Amino acid sequence: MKELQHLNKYFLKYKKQLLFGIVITIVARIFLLFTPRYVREIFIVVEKYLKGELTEAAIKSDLIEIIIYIIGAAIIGGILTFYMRQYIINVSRYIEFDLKNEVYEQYQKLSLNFYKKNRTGDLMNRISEDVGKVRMYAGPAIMYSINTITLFVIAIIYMFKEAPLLTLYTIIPLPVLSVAIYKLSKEIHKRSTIVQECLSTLSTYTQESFSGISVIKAYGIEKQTATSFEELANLSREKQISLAKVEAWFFPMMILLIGASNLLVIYIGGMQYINGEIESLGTIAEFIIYVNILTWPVATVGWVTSIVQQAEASQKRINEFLKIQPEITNKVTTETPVSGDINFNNVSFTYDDTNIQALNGVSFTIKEGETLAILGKTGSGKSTILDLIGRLYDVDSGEITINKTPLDQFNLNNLRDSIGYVPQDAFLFSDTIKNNIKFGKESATDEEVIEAAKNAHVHKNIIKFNKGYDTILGERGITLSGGQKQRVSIARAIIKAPKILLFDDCLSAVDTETEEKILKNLFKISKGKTSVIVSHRVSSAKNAHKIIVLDNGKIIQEGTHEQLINVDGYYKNLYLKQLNTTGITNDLKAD
Ligand SMILES: Nc1ncnc2c1ncn2[C@@H]1O[C@H](COP(=O)(O)OP(=O)(O)OP(=O)(O)O)[C@@H](O)[C@H]1O
Repeated sequence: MKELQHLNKYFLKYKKQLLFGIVITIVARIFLLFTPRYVREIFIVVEKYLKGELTEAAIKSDLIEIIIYIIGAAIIGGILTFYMRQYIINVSRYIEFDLKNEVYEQYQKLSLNFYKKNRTGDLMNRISEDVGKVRMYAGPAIMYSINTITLFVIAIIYMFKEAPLLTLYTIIPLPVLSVAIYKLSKEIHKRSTIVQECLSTLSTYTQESFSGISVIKAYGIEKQTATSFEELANLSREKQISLAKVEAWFFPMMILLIGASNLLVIYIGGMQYINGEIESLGTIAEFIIYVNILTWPVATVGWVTSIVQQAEASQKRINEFLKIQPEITNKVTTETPVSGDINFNNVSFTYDDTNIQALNGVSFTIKEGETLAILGKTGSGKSTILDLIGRLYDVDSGEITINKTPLDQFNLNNLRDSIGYVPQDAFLFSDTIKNNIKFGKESATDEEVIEAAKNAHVHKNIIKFNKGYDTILGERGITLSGGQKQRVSIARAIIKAPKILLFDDCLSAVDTETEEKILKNLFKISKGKTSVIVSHRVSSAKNAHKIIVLDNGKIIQEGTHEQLINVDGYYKNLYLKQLNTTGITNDLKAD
Protein backbone atom coordinates (compact mmCIF):
# COMPACT_ATOMS: atom_id res chain seq x y z
CA MET A 1 0.00 0.00 0.00
CA LYS A 2 3.05 2.28 0.22
CA GLU A 3 2.92 3.21 -3.43
CA LEU A 4 -0.80 3.95 -3.29
CA GLN A 5 -0.16 6.63 -0.67
CA HIS A 6 0.54 8.85 -3.64
CA LEU A 7 -3.22 9.02 -4.10
CA ASN A 8 -3.85 10.40 -0.62
CA LYS A 9 -3.52 13.97 -1.88
CA TYR A 10 -6.37 13.27 -4.30
CA PHE A 11 -8.52 11.64 -1.62
CA LEU A 12 -8.00 14.80 0.43
CA LYS A 13 -8.92 16.94 -2.55
CA TYR A 14 -12.21 15.12 -2.99
CA LYS A 15 -12.79 14.37 0.71
CA LYS A 16 -16.30 15.87 0.81
CA GLN A 17 -17.68 13.82 -2.07
CA LEU A 18 -15.88 10.74 -0.79
CA LEU A 19 -17.18 11.10 2.75
CA PHE A 20 -20.69 11.73 1.52
CA GLY A 21 -20.42 8.65 -0.70
CA ILE A 22 -19.23 6.54 2.23
CA VAL A 23 -22.09 7.70 4.47
CA ILE A 24 -24.62 7.00 1.72
CA THR A 25 -23.12 3.54 1.18
CA ILE A 26 -23.54 2.70 4.85
CA VAL A 27 -27.14 3.99 5.00
CA ALA A 28 -28.04 2.20 1.74
CA ARG A 29 -26.78 -1.10 3.15
CA ILE A 30 -28.76 -0.60 6.35
CA PHE A 31 -31.94 -0.23 4.31
CA LEU A 32 -31.04 -3.29 2.26
CA LEU A 33 -30.79 -5.33 5.44
CA PHE A 34 -34.34 -4.46 6.49
CA THR A 35 -35.76 -6.95 3.98
CA PRO A 36 -34.69 -10.23 5.65
CA ARG A 37 -36.09 -9.03 8.98
CA TYR A 38 -39.42 -8.14 7.41
CA VAL A 39 -39.54 -11.52 5.65
CA ARG A 40 -39.15 -13.19 9.06
CA GLU A 41 -41.97 -10.95 10.34
CA ILE A 42 -44.17 -12.26 7.51
CA PHE A 43 -43.48 -15.85 8.56
CA ILE A 44 -44.24 -15.04 12.22
CA VAL A 45 -47.53 -13.34 11.29
CA VAL A 46 -48.53 -16.30 9.09
CA GLU A 47 -47.59 -18.79 11.85
CA LYS A 48 -49.70 -16.83 14.36
CA TYR A 49 -52.62 -16.87 11.93
CA LEU A 50 -52.24 -20.64 11.45
CA LYS A 51 -52.29 -21.12 15.23
CA GLY A 52 -55.49 -19.03 15.31
CA GLU A 53 -53.86 -16.18 17.22
CA LEU A 54 -54.72 -13.66 14.48
CA THR A 55 -57.95 -12.95 12.64
CA GLU A 56 -58.04 -12.84 8.82
CA ALA A 57 -58.52 -9.08 8.85
CA ALA A 58 -55.57 -8.60 11.23
CA ILE A 59 -53.20 -10.77 9.19
CA LYS A 60 -54.20 -8.95 6.01
CA SER A 61 -53.48 -5.56 7.49
CA ASP A 62 -50.19 -6.84 9.06
CA LEU A 63 -49.05 -8.34 5.76
CA ILE A 64 -49.88 -5.19 3.80
CA GLU A 65 -48.03 -3.10 6.35
CA ILE A 66 -44.90 -5.33 6.15
CA ILE A 67 -45.01 -5.42 2.35
CA ILE A 68 -45.18 -1.61 2.26
CA TYR A 69 -42.12 -1.49 4.55
CA ILE A 70 -40.25 -3.93 2.30
CA ILE A 71 -41.08 -1.92 -0.82
CA GLY A 72 -40.22 1.35 0.96
CA ALA A 73 -36.87 0.00 2.18
CA ALA A 74 -36.08 -1.35 -1.30
CA ILE A 75 -36.91 1.99 -2.96
CA ILE A 76 -34.88 4.04 -0.48
CA GLY A 77 -32.02 1.51 -0.61
CA GLY A 78 -32.12 1.61 -4.42
CA ILE A 79 -32.03 5.42 -4.58
CA LEU A 80 -29.18 5.55 -2.08
CA THR A 81 -27.27 2.88 -4.01
CA PHE A 82 -27.59 5.05 -7.11
CA TYR A 83 -26.09 8.03 -5.25
CA MET A 84 -23.44 5.82 -3.67
CA ARG A 85 -22.16 4.94 -7.16
CA GLN A 86 -22.57 8.53 -8.31
CA TYR A 87 -20.35 9.85 -5.55
CA ILE A 88 -17.70 7.19 -5.08
CA ILE A 89 -17.31 6.17 -8.72
CA ASN A 90 -17.31 9.82 -9.81
CA VAL A 91 -14.53 10.58 -7.34
CA SER A 92 -12.51 7.74 -8.87
CA ARG A 93 -13.07 9.23 -12.32
CA TYR A 94 -11.89 12.66 -11.08
CA ILE A 95 -8.80 11.04 -9.57
CA GLU A 96 -8.17 9.15 -12.82
CA PHE A 97 -8.40 12.45 -14.71
CA ASP A 98 -6.03 14.24 -12.30
CA LEU A 99 -3.53 11.39 -12.30
CA LYS A 100 -3.51 11.21 -16.10
CA ASN A 101 -2.82 14.93 -16.22
CA GLU A 102 -0.09 14.60 -13.61
CA VAL A 103 1.63 11.84 -15.61
CA TYR A 104 1.19 13.75 -18.87
CA GLU A 105 2.65 16.94 -17.37
CA GLN A 106 5.61 14.95 -16.12
CA TYR A 107 6.08 13.47 -19.62
CA GLN A 108 6.17 17.00 -21.00
CA LYS A 109 8.88 18.03 -18.54
CA LEU A 110 11.15 15.08 -19.21
CA SER A 111 13.97 15.45 -21.67
CA LEU A 112 14.56 13.67 -24.96
CA ASN A 113 16.82 11.15 -23.27
CA PHE A 114 13.87 9.84 -21.31
CA TYR A 115 11.99 9.18 -24.54
CA LYS A 116 15.01 7.39 -25.97
CA LYS A 117 15.16 5.07 -22.99
CA ASN A 118 11.46 4.24 -22.83
CA ARG A 119 9.32 2.73 -25.52
CA THR A 120 6.24 4.62 -26.67
CA GLY A 121 4.02 1.63 -25.87
CA ASP A 122 5.30 1.67 -22.30
CA LEU A 123 4.63 5.40 -21.92
CA MET A 124 1.13 4.93 -23.28
CA ASN A 125 0.47 2.02 -20.94
CA ARG A 126 1.33 4.03 -17.82
CA ILE A 127 -1.10 6.73 -18.77
CA SER A 128 -3.92 4.46 -19.86
CA GLU A 129 -3.79 0.93 -18.44
CA ASP A 130 -1.90 1.65 -15.23
CA VAL A 131 -3.98 4.72 -14.38
CA GLY A 132 -7.09 2.65 -15.18
CA LYS A 133 -6.02 -0.01 -12.67
CA VAL A 134 -5.31 2.59 -10.03
CA ARG A 135 -8.81 3.99 -10.61
CA MET A 136 -10.24 0.59 -9.76
CA TYR A 137 -8.64 1.01 -6.33
CA ALA A 138 -9.78 4.61 -5.90
CA GLY A 139 -13.39 3.76 -6.78
CA PRO A 140 -14.77 0.23 -6.95
CA ALA A 141 -12.33 -1.19 -4.39
CA ILE A 142 -13.27 1.44 -1.80
CA MET A 143 -16.98 1.17 -2.58
CA TYR A 144 -17.05 -2.63 -2.37
CA SER A 145 -14.93 -2.67 0.79
CA ILE A 146 -17.27 -0.30 2.62
CA ASN A 147 -20.20 -2.24 1.24
CA THR A 148 -18.81 -5.54 2.51
CA ILE A 149 -17.77 -4.24 5.90
CA THR A 150 -21.15 -2.54 6.53
CA LEU A 151 -23.21 -5.47 5.32
CA PHE A 152 -21.12 -7.96 7.19
CA VAL A 153 -21.05 -6.14 10.50
CA ILE A 154 -24.76 -5.32 10.53
CA ALA A 155 -25.89 -8.71 9.21
CA ILE A 156 -23.70 -10.66 11.62
CA ILE A 157 -25.00 -8.61 14.57
CA TYR A 158 -28.60 -9.29 13.49
CA MET A 159 -27.85 -12.95 12.86
CA PHE A 160 -26.05 -13.55 16.16
CA LYS A 161 -28.88 -11.92 18.05
CA GLU A 162 -31.30 -14.19 16.26
CA ALA A 163 -29.53 -17.58 16.22
CA PRO A 164 -25.83 -17.72 17.19
CA LEU A 165 -25.17 -21.36 16.29
CA LEU A 166 -26.97 -21.12 12.97
CA THR A 167 -24.93 -17.97 12.24
CA LEU A 168 -21.67 -19.86 12.73
CA TYR A 169 -22.68 -22.64 10.32
CA THR A 170 -23.96 -20.13 7.78
CA ILE A 171 -20.76 -18.17 7.57
CA ILE A 172 -18.40 -21.19 7.41
CA PRO A 173 -18.36 -21.42 3.57
CA LEU A 174 -17.94 -17.67 3.13
CA PRO A 175 -14.16 -17.38 3.83
CA VAL A 176 -13.66 -20.38 1.52
CA LEU A 177 -15.53 -18.45 -1.17
CA SER A 178 -13.42 -15.38 -0.52
CA VAL A 179 -10.11 -17.22 -0.79
CA ALA A 180 -11.27 -19.12 -3.88
CA ILE A 181 -12.31 -15.89 -5.63
CA TYR A 182 -8.99 -14.27 -4.68
CA LYS A 183 -7.04 -17.15 -6.21
CA LEU A 184 -9.27 -17.15 -9.27
CA SER A 185 -8.97 -13.35 -9.71
CA LYS A 186 -5.18 -13.63 -9.58
CA GLU A 187 -5.19 -16.33 -12.22
CA ILE A 188 -7.65 -14.34 -14.35
CA HIS A 189 -5.40 -11.29 -14.04
CA LYS A 190 -2.32 -13.30 -15.00
CA ARG A 191 -3.97 -14.76 -18.06
CA SER A 192 -5.64 -11.52 -19.13
CA THR A 193 -2.24 -9.76 -18.98
CA ILE A 194 -0.91 -12.39 -21.40
CA VAL A 195 -3.98 -11.88 -23.61
CA GLN A 196 -3.39 -8.12 -23.55
CA GLU A 197 0.24 -8.59 -24.57
CA CYS A 198 -0.79 -10.88 -27.43
CA LEU A 199 -3.41 -8.40 -28.59
CA SER A 200 -1.00 -5.50 -28.48
CA THR A 201 1.62 -7.49 -30.47
CA LEU A 202 -1.09 -8.34 -32.96
CA SER A 203 -2.27 -4.75 -33.31
CA THR A 204 1.30 -3.40 -33.57
CA TYR A 205 1.99 -5.96 -36.29
CA THR A 206 -1.22 -5.07 -38.13
CA GLN A 207 -0.55 -1.37 -37.82
CA GLU A 208 2.97 -1.79 -39.19
CA SER A 209 1.73 -3.90 -42.09
CA PHE A 210 -0.80 -1.24 -43.00
CA SER A 211 1.74 1.58 -42.73
CA GLY A 212 4.28 -0.39 -44.71
CA ILE A 213 1.79 -1.81 -47.21
CA SER A 214 3.60 -0.23 -50.16
CA VAL A 215 6.86 -1.97 -49.18
CA ILE A 216 5.02 -5.28 -48.62
CA LYS A 217 3.39 -5.07 -52.05
CA ALA A 218 6.55 -3.90 -53.79
CA TYR A 219 8.46 -6.91 -52.41
CA GLY A 220 5.52 -9.27 -53.04
CA ILE A 221 5.56 -10.62 -49.49
CA GLU A 222 1.80 -10.48 -48.84
CA LYS A 223 1.70 -14.28 -48.26
CA GLN A 224 4.49 -14.29 -45.66
CA THR A 225 2.88 -11.30 -43.94
CA ALA A 226 -0.48 -13.07 -43.85
CA THR A 227 1.16 -16.23 -42.43
CA SER A 228 2.87 -14.26 -39.67
CA PHE A 229 -0.45 -12.55 -38.91
CA GLU A 230 -2.18 -15.94 -38.71
CA GLU A 231 0.46 -17.27 -36.31
CA LEU A 232 0.00 -14.26 -34.03
CA ALA A 233 -3.78 -14.50 -34.28
CA ASN A 234 -3.65 -18.21 -33.40
CA LEU A 235 -1.51 -17.53 -30.35
CA SER A 236 -3.91 -14.81 -29.28
CA ARG A 237 -6.89 -17.19 -29.73
CA GLU A 238 -5.21 -19.87 -27.59
CA LYS A 239 -4.57 -17.38 -24.82
CA GLN A 240 -8.15 -16.07 -25.02
CA ILE A 241 -9.51 -19.60 -24.70
CA SER A 242 -7.25 -20.30 -21.74
CA LEU A 243 -8.56 -17.11 -20.10
CA ALA A 244 -12.15 -18.05 -20.83
CA LYS A 245 -11.55 -21.42 -19.12
CA VAL A 246 -10.63 -19.84 -15.77
CA GLU A 247 -13.30 -17.16 -16.09
CA ALA A 248 -15.85 -19.91 -16.58
CA TRP A 249 -15.12 -21.10 -13.02
CA PHE A 250 -16.23 -17.86 -11.45
CA PHE A 251 -20.02 -18.20 -11.37
CA PRO A 252 -20.22 -21.98 -10.89
CA MET A 253 -17.96 -21.60 -7.87
CA MET A 254 -20.13 -18.86 -6.44
CA ILE A 255 -23.32 -20.83 -7.07
CA LEU A 256 -21.76 -23.90 -5.47
CA LEU A 257 -20.76 -22.05 -2.32
CA ILE A 258 -24.05 -20.14 -2.06
CA GLY A 259 -25.79 -23.50 -2.47
CA ALA A 260 -23.63 -25.01 0.29
CA SER A 261 -24.47 -22.13 2.63
CA ASN A 262 -28.17 -22.38 1.81
CA LEU A 263 -28.15 -26.13 2.45
CA LEU A 264 -26.44 -25.59 5.80
CA VAL A 265 -29.00 -22.95 6.75
CA ILE A 266 -31.89 -25.21 5.78
CA TYR A 267 -30.43 -28.32 7.41
CA ILE A 268 -29.12 -26.83 10.66
CA GLY A 269 -32.00 -24.31 10.85
CA GLY A 270 -34.51 -27.10 10.23
CA MET A 271 -32.97 -29.26 12.98
CA GLN A 272 -32.96 -26.34 15.40
CA TYR A 273 -36.60 -25.56 14.58
CA ILE A 274 -37.58 -29.20 15.18
CA ASN A 275 -35.67 -29.14 18.50
CA GLY A 276 -37.42 -25.90 19.40
CA GLU A 277 -34.13 -23.96 19.50
CA ILE A 278 -35.48 -21.38 17.11
CA GLU A 279 -38.97 -19.99 17.36
CA SER A 280 -40.05 -19.50 13.78
CA LEU A 281 -39.41 -20.83 10.27
CA GLY A 282 -39.09 -17.14 9.45
CA THR A 283 -35.57 -17.26 10.92
CA ILE A 284 -34.56 -19.82 8.28
CA ALA A 285 -36.03 -17.65 5.51
CA GLU A 286 -34.29 -14.61 6.99
CA PHE A 287 -30.95 -16.45 7.07
CA ILE A 288 -31.29 -17.67 3.49
CA ILE A 289 -31.69 -14.05 2.39
CA TYR A 290 -28.66 -13.04 4.50
CA VAL A 291 -26.57 -15.74 2.84
CA ASN A 292 -27.56 -14.46 -0.59
CA ILE A 293 -27.00 -10.82 0.38
CA LEU A 294 -23.60 -11.60 1.92
CA THR A 295 -22.27 -13.88 -0.81
CA TRP A 296 -21.44 -11.20 -3.37
CA PRO A 297 -19.71 -8.83 -0.90
CA VAL A 298 -17.73 -11.72 0.52
CA ALA A 299 -16.74 -12.80 -2.98
CA THR A 300 -15.61 -9.25 -3.62
CA VAL A 301 -13.12 -9.47 -0.73
CA GLY A 302 -11.01 -11.72 -2.94
CA TRP A 303 -11.66 -9.58 -5.96
CA VAL A 304 -10.88 -6.34 -4.10
CA THR A 305 -7.62 -7.80 -2.74
CA SER A 306 -6.58 -8.60 -6.27
CA ILE A 307 -7.61 -5.09 -7.46
CA VAL A 308 -5.54 -3.49 -4.70
CA GLN A 309 -2.51 -5.62 -5.55
CA GLN A 310 -2.76 -4.70 -9.22
CA ALA A 311 -3.29 -1.03 -8.36
CA GLU A 312 -0.23 -1.09 -6.11
CA ALA A 313 1.88 -2.57 -8.92
CA SER A 314 0.52 -0.03 -11.41
CA GLN A 315 1.03 2.91 -9.06
CA LYS A 316 4.60 1.71 -8.49
CA ARG A 317 5.22 1.89 -12.23
CA ILE A 318 3.61 5.35 -12.38
CA ASN A 319 5.61 6.58 -9.37
CA GLU A 320 8.84 5.43 -11.03
CA PHE A 321 8.13 7.92 -13.82
CA LEU A 322 6.82 10.65 -11.56
CA LYS A 323 10.00 10.52 -9.47
CA ILE A 324 12.32 11.05 -12.44
CA GLN A 325 13.93 14.46 -12.28
CA PRO A 326 13.99 16.17 -15.69
CA GLU A 327 17.59 16.34 -16.90
CA ILE A 328 17.02 19.75 -18.44
CA THR A 329 15.62 22.13 -15.87
CA ASN A 330 14.66 25.74 -16.06
CA LYS A 331 17.01 27.46 -13.64
CA VAL A 332 15.74 30.96 -14.33
CA THR A 333 12.17 32.06 -13.91
CA THR A 334 12.59 35.74 -14.72
CA GLU A 335 12.28 36.93 -18.31
CA THR A 336 15.59 36.71 -20.17
CA PRO A 337 15.53 38.15 -23.67
CA VAL A 338 17.52 35.99 -26.06
CA SER A 339 19.73 37.85 -28.51
CA GLY A 340 23.36 38.25 -29.41
CA ASP A 341 26.21 36.16 -30.77
CA ILE A 342 25.98 32.42 -30.30
CA ASN A 343 29.27 30.97 -29.16
CA PHE A 344 30.39 27.34 -28.84
CA ASN A 345 33.50 27.11 -26.72
CA ASN A 346 35.25 23.74 -26.83
CA VAL A 347 31.94 21.87 -26.63
CA SER A 348 31.92 18.09 -26.28
CA PHE A 349 28.86 15.92 -26.05
CA THR A 350 28.25 12.17 -25.76
CA TYR A 351 24.82 10.52 -26.02
CA ASP A 352 24.58 8.54 -22.82
CA ASP A 353 22.26 5.85 -24.21
CA THR A 354 24.63 4.88 -27.03
CA ASN A 355 27.85 6.27 -25.58
CA ILE A 356 28.54 7.81 -28.98
CA GLN A 357 30.60 10.98 -28.76
CA ALA A 358 28.76 13.23 -31.20
CA LEU A 359 30.82 16.40 -30.63
CA ASN A 360 34.43 16.71 -29.62
CA GLY A 361 35.88 20.10 -28.71
CA VAL A 362 33.74 22.16 -31.08
CA SER A 363 34.28 25.94 -31.05
CA PHE A 364 32.74 28.59 -33.30
CA THR A 365 30.84 31.87 -33.15
CA ILE A 366 27.76 32.94 -35.08
CA LYS A 367 27.34 36.68 -35.03
CA GLU A 368 23.88 38.02 -34.30
CA GLY A 369 21.92 38.34 -37.53
CA GLU A 370 24.28 36.09 -39.48
CA THR A 371 23.86 32.68 -41.05
CA LEU A 372 26.00 29.66 -40.31
CA ALA A 373 25.94 26.61 -42.55
CA ILE A 374 27.05 23.24 -41.22
CA LEU A 375 28.14 20.52 -43.59
CA GLY A 376 29.69 17.15 -43.05
CA LYS A 377 29.26 13.44 -43.58
CA THR A 378 26.26 11.69 -42.12
CA GLY A 379 26.64 11.08 -38.41
CA SER A 380 29.29 13.79 -38.05
CA GLY A 381 27.32 15.69 -35.36
CA LYS A 382 25.47 18.39 -37.31
CA SER A 383 22.01 17.81 -35.83
CA THR A 384 23.53 17.52 -32.38
CA ILE A 385 24.73 21.13 -32.63
CA LEU A 386 21.16 22.29 -33.28
CA ASP A 387 19.82 20.20 -30.38
CA LEU A 388 22.38 21.75 -28.08
CA ILE A 389 21.44 25.31 -29.13
CA GLY A 390 17.82 24.52 -28.23
CA ARG A 391 19.01 22.96 -24.93
CA LEU A 392 17.38 19.67 -25.72
CA TYR A 393 20.54 18.31 -24.11
CA ASP A 394 23.14 19.94 -21.89
CA VAL A 395 26.78 19.84 -22.94
CA ASP A 396 29.20 17.46 -21.20
CA SER A 397 32.09 19.90 -21.27
CA GLY A 398 32.81 23.30 -22.74
CA GLU A 399 30.20 26.04 -22.89
CA ILE A 400 27.55 27.47 -25.18
CA THR A 401 26.75 31.14 -24.69
CA ILE A 402 24.43 33.67 -26.26
CA ASN A 403 25.67 37.22 -25.85
CA LYS A 404 28.28 35.84 -23.44
CA THR A 405 25.58 34.41 -21.13
CA PRO A 406 25.73 30.62 -20.67
CA LEU A 407 22.74 28.88 -22.22
CA ASP A 408 21.47 27.50 -18.91
CA GLN A 409 21.25 31.03 -17.50
CA PHE A 410 18.40 31.79 -19.88
CA ASN A 411 14.80 31.15 -18.99
CA LEU A 412 14.20 27.92 -20.90
CA ASN A 413 10.79 29.12 -22.12
CA ASN A 414 12.31 32.33 -23.46
CA LEU A 415 15.08 30.38 -25.13
CA ARG A 416 12.75 27.93 -26.86
CA ASP A 417 10.30 30.71 -27.75
CA SER A 418 13.14 32.48 -29.53
CA ILE A 419 13.92 29.47 -31.69
CA GLY A 420 12.22 28.38 -34.88
CA TYR A 421 13.33 24.80 -35.46
CA VAL A 422 12.77 22.78 -38.60
CA PRO A 423 13.72 19.15 -37.91
CA GLN A 424 15.21 16.67 -40.33
CA ASP A 425 12.07 14.53 -40.31
CA ALA A 426 9.22 16.97 -40.65
CA PHE A 427 6.55 15.93 -38.19
CA LEU A 428 3.03 17.06 -38.92
CA PHE A 429 0.02 16.44 -36.70
CA SER A 430 -3.22 14.83 -37.93
CA ASP A 431 -4.86 18.22 -38.16
CA THR A 432 -5.50 20.86 -40.81
CA ILE A 433 -2.58 22.36 -42.72
CA LYS A 434 -3.51 25.72 -41.23
CA ASN A 435 -3.30 24.44 -37.66
CA ASN A 436 -0.05 22.67 -38.42
CA ILE A 437 1.46 25.99 -39.52
CA LYS A 438 -0.19 27.90 -36.64
CA PHE A 439 1.48 25.47 -34.25
CA GLY A 440 4.39 27.91 -34.42
CA LYS A 441 2.17 30.83 -33.39
CA GLU A 442 -1.31 30.08 -32.14
CA SER A 443 -2.54 33.64 -32.48
CA ALA A 444 -1.52 33.90 -36.14
CA THR A 445 -4.11 35.29 -38.56
CA ASP A 446 -5.03 33.57 -41.83
CA GLU A 447 -2.99 36.21 -43.68
CA GLU A 448 0.08 35.40 -41.61
CA VAL A 449 -0.40 31.68 -42.29
CA ILE A 450 -0.61 32.33 -46.04
CA GLU A 451 2.41 34.64 -45.91
CA ALA A 452 4.47 31.98 -44.10
CA ALA A 453 3.34 29.32 -46.60
CA LYS A 454 4.28 31.59 -49.50
CA ASN A 455 7.72 32.17 -48.04
CA ALA A 456 8.15 28.43 -47.59
CA HIS A 457 7.06 28.01 -51.19
CA VAL A 458 4.20 25.68 -50.39
CA HIS A 459 1.21 28.03 -50.81
CA LYS A 460 0.60 27.00 -54.43
CA ASN A 461 0.52 23.33 -53.44
CA ILE A 462 -1.89 23.96 -50.59
CA ILE A 463 -4.45 25.90 -52.61
CA LYS A 464 -4.62 23.06 -55.12
CA PHE A 465 -6.21 20.83 -52.45
CA ASN A 466 -10.03 20.96 -52.40
CA LYS A 467 -10.12 22.29 -48.89
CA GLY A 468 -6.97 24.41 -49.17
CA TYR A 469 -5.58 25.33 -45.78
CA ASP A 470 -8.36 23.36 -44.08
CA THR A 471 -7.16 20.10 -45.61
CA ILE A 472 -6.68 17.48 -42.93
CA LEU A 473 -3.29 15.77 -42.87
CA GLY A 474 -2.21 12.38 -41.64
CA GLU A 475 -4.20 9.22 -41.12
CA ARG A 476 -7.58 10.85 -41.42
CA GLY A 477 -6.59 13.01 -44.36
CA ILE A 478 -4.20 13.36 -47.21
CA THR A 479 -0.54 12.47 -47.21
CA LEU A 480 1.83 15.21 -48.26
CA SER A 481 4.93 14.48 -50.29
CA GLY A 482 8.26 14.60 -48.45
CA GLY A 483 9.09 17.99 -49.93
CA GLN A 484 5.64 19.42 -49.12
CA LYS A 485 5.95 18.23 -45.53
CA GLN A 486 9.34 19.89 -45.21
CA ARG A 487 7.97 23.16 -46.54
CA VAL A 488 4.92 23.15 -44.22
CA SER A 489 7.40 22.54 -41.43
CA ILE A 490 9.46 25.54 -42.59
CA ALA A 491 6.30 27.70 -42.68
CA ARG A 492 5.61 26.63 -39.09
CA ALA A 493 9.04 27.86 -38.01
CA ILE A 494 9.02 31.17 -39.85
CA ILE A 495 5.48 32.19 -38.79
CA LYS A 496 6.92 32.37 -35.28
CA ALA A 497 9.28 35.14 -36.39
CA PRO A 498 11.91 33.87 -33.95
CA LYS A 499 15.30 35.40 -33.19
CA ILE A 500 17.07 32.16 -34.07
CA LEU A 501 16.20 29.87 -36.98
CA LEU A 502 17.53 26.33 -37.05
CA PHE A 503 17.11 24.34 -40.27
CA ASP A 504 18.14 20.70 -40.06
CA ASP A 505 18.66 19.43 -43.59
CA CYS A 506 15.10 20.51 -44.23
CA LEU A 507 15.41 21.05 -47.96
CA SER A 508 16.73 17.59 -48.76
CA ALA A 509 13.44 16.47 -50.30
CA VAL A 510 12.89 19.49 -52.54
CA ASP A 511 14.41 19.95 -55.96
CA THR A 512 17.30 22.37 -56.26
CA GLU A 513 15.21 24.96 -58.10
CA THR A 514 12.64 25.13 -55.28
CA GLU A 515 15.49 25.02 -52.78
CA GLU A 516 16.96 28.09 -54.42
CA LYS A 517 13.65 29.98 -54.21
CA ILE A 518 13.07 29.03 -50.58
CA LEU A 519 16.61 30.01 -49.65
CA LYS A 520 16.10 33.39 -51.28
CA ASN A 521 12.92 33.91 -49.23
CA LEU A 522 14.64 32.71 -46.09
CA PHE A 523 17.45 35.12 -46.76
CA LYS A 524 14.89 37.97 -46.80
CA ILE A 525 13.04 36.73 -43.72
CA SER A 526 16.12 36.01 -41.67
CA LYS A 527 17.45 39.56 -41.89
CA GLY A 528 18.41 40.48 -38.35
CA LYS A 529 17.90 36.88 -37.19
CA THR A 530 20.57 34.32 -36.52
CA SER A 531 20.23 31.24 -38.68
CA VAL A 532 21.88 27.86 -38.75
CA ILE A 533 21.44 25.70 -41.82
CA VAL A 534 22.47 22.06 -41.71
CA SER A 535 22.79 20.56 -45.15
CA HIS A 536 24.47 18.08 -47.42
CA ARG A 537 24.28 20.47 -50.35
CA VAL A 538 26.73 23.20 -51.19
CA SER A 539 23.84 25.10 -52.76
CA SER A 540 22.23 25.52 -49.32
CA ALA A 541 25.45 26.66 -47.71
CA LYS A 542 27.08 28.91 -50.26
CA ASN A 543 25.35 32.14 -49.21
CA ALA A 544 25.98 31.69 -45.51
CA HIS A 545 28.22 34.17 -43.71
CA LYS A 546 30.19 31.26 -42.36
CA ILE A 547 30.43 27.57 -43.17
CA ILE A 548 31.79 24.86 -40.90
CA VAL A 549 32.50 21.30 -41.96
CA LEU A 550 32.27 18.58 -39.35
CA ASP A 551 33.86 15.18 -39.34
CA ASN A 552 33.47 12.73 -36.50
CA GLY A 553 32.31 15.45 -34.11
CA LYS A 554 35.19 17.82 -34.92
CA ILE A 555 35.37 20.92 -37.09
CA ILE A 556 37.68 20.16 -39.99
CA GLN A 557 37.04 23.25 -42.12
CA GLU A 558 35.75 26.73 -41.44
CA GLY A 559 35.31 29.78 -43.67
CA THR A 560 33.16 31.34 -46.36
CA HIS A 561 32.13 29.66 -49.63
CA GLU A 562 34.82 31.57 -51.54
CA GLN A 563 37.50 30.68 -49.03
CA LEU A 564 36.58 27.01 -48.88
CA ILE A 565 36.32 26.35 -52.62
CA ASN A 566 39.83 27.58 -52.92
CA VAL A 567 41.39 25.15 -50.48
CA ASP A 568 41.62 21.39 -50.84
CA GLY A 569 39.32 19.52 -48.55
CA TYR A 570 35.83 18.17 -47.96
CA TYR A 571 33.99 21.32 -49.05
CA LYS A 572 35.87 21.73 -52.33
CA ASN A 573 35.41 18.02 -53.14
CA LEU A 574 31.71 18.25 -52.43
CA TYR A 575 31.46 21.38 -54.52
CA LEU A 576 33.20 19.74 -57.45
CA LYS A 577 31.09 16.58 -57.13
CA GLN A 578 27.88 18.58 -57.11
CA LEU A 579 29.12 20.79 -59.91
CA ASN A 580 27.98 18.30 -62.53
CA THR A 581 24.52 17.79 -61.12
CA THR A 582 21.46 19.74 -62.22
CA GLY A 583 21.28 21.34 -58.84
CA ILE A 584 24.66 22.86 -58.91
CA THR A 585 24.17 23.99 -62.50
CA ASN A 586 21.28 26.07 -61.21
CA ASP A 587 23.42 26.98 -58.30
CA LEU A 588 26.10 28.28 -60.63
CA LYS A 589 23.51 30.13 -62.66
CA ALA A 590 22.29 31.73 -59.49
CA ASP A 591 25.84 32.75 -58.68
N1 LIG B 1 19.44 10.60 -29.81
C1 LIG B 1 20.56 9.95 -29.98
N2 LIG B 1 20.91 9.00 -29.13
C2 LIG B 1 22.07 8.36 -29.31
N3 LIG B 1 22.95 8.60 -30.28
C3 LIG B 1 22.63 9.54 -31.17
C4 LIG B 1 21.42 10.27 -31.07
N4 LIG B 1 21.37 11.15 -32.07
C5 LIG B 1 22.49 10.97 -32.77
N5 LIG B 1 23.26 10.03 -32.23
C6 LIG B 1 24.58 9.63 -32.72
O1 LIG B 1 25.43 10.75 -32.65
C7 LIG B 1 26.19 10.90 -33.83
C8 LIG B 1 25.93 12.27 -34.45
O2 LIG B 1 24.61 12.31 -34.87
P1 LIG B 1 23.95 13.56 -35.60
O3 LIG B 1 22.52 13.27 -35.77
O4 LIG B 1 24.32 14.80 -34.88
O5 LIG B 1 24.69 13.50 -37.00
P2 LIG B 1 24.37 14.31 -38.32
O6 LIG B 1 25.67 14.86 -38.76
O7 LIG B 1 23.26 15.27 -38.10
O8 LIG B 1 23.93 13.14 -39.29
P3 LIG B 1 22.95 13.22 -40.57
O9 LIG B 1 23.63 14.03 -41.60
O10 LIG B 1 22.86 11.77 -41.00
O11 LIG B 1 21.71 13.78 -40.10
C9 LIG B 1 25.80 9.75 -34.74
O12 LIG B 1 26.80 8.76 -34.62
C10 LIG B 1 24.49 9.24 -34.19
O13 LIG B 1 24.39 7.85 -34.33
